[in-house]
Amino acid sequence: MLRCIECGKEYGENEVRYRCDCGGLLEVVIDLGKVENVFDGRNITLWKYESFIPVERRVSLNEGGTPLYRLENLQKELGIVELYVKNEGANPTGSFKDRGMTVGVSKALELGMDKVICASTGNTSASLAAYSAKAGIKSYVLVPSGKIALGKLAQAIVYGAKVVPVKGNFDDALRVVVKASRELGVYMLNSINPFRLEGQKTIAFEIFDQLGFVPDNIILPVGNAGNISAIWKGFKELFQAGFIDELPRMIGIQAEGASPLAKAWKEKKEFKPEEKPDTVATAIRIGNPANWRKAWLAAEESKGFFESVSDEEILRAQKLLASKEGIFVEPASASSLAGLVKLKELDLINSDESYVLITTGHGLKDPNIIIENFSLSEPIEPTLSAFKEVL
Ligand SMILES: Cc1ncc(COP(=O)(O)O)c(C=O)c1O
Ligand SMILES: N[C@@H](CCOP(=O)(O)O)C(=O)O
Repeated sequence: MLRCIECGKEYGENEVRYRCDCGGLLEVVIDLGKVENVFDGRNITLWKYESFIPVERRVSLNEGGTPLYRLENLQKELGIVELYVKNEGANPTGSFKDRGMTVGVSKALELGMDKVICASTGNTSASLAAYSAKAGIKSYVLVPSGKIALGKLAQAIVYGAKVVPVKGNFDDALRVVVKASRELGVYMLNSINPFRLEGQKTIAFEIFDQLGFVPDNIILPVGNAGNISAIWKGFKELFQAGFIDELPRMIGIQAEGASPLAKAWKEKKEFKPEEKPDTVATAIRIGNPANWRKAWLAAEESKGFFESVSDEEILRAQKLLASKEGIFVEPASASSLAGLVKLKELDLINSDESYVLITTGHGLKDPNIIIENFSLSEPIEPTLSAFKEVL
């Protein structure tokens, strides 16, 4: 069953619908009497948690089962007792979106849809294109012209999506996609589709399964605000099913130039979209997060909060994670570490608690950002003596 988070109105799961008649976001209600306690720390993949996932079909590229690393070096450097990264860049197309798409595209097939669509800053399009290819259906992706990392564009193209650049930002593209899905009968797979979040909530299941306990804090980047909502839903389901007896604090990090949630939260004001979002972290260059209400509730219910970080802080954190821990993530992903560093400097966190950072996308998707800020030395003669000179 689908239920509106605002008015509680219910709809059938086999109705193609993304919002309630009242305009509220919908969520899938899981029968928690039927879920299985499979949390034994072994053989972790997304579909291990199938009893929590509301689809029968399965279009899969073996998503999930991503590594959870203890950041031994950064723990020492930052003075934090227990610090981990859940590296979602290890998914088949290099981002957490694959969790949403394995479920979303499976649902599309169940509903008999043969065309799917999304607006995207890059990762959603790459993932939708790959899963549609696997399912044998047509995908259409609308991307902000000139503002998508090259690796992601290449992915969408090679998997066979119809890629349409839009003169505008992600929010403009999403507006077109919402209308197109309604008027052209194409299934929309952005994260306002509640089935997307059913896949993404498995990040919570894996963290619990891998650690064997619930961490005190989850820190993650926030763009369209689906992932923070999904992970919080996952933890709540574990709690309501009686598998855990504690819940983490959800801390959402936005880029300063695209931070409507962090602004509203910190200034204690009404949420207001950012008209001209801008940041080096193109994946989260989003001014009007479609899931902002779910994300707000996640922060409120979990006693978490939102913070923002500058582009400089993001790029510094990207380098720090790569050079100290050997983990290369794209800029948007690095905002979780940038957020932790900032909160630590501001003395706003408890260093004795446990922290899991979610890194959402692989660094190789956006290599330009690194290359542009680095100059290679002149080539040397192919001799040992020339090499010794540059050492
Ligand atoms: C790499 C990356 N990180 C973070 C985000 C933000 O996730 P969400 O839109 O679910 O808030 C996105 C997409 O928006 C992304 O592509
Ligand atoms: N970063 C996203 C933006 C769209 O988010 P979605 O979760 O609503 O699809 C992207 O990769 O396009």
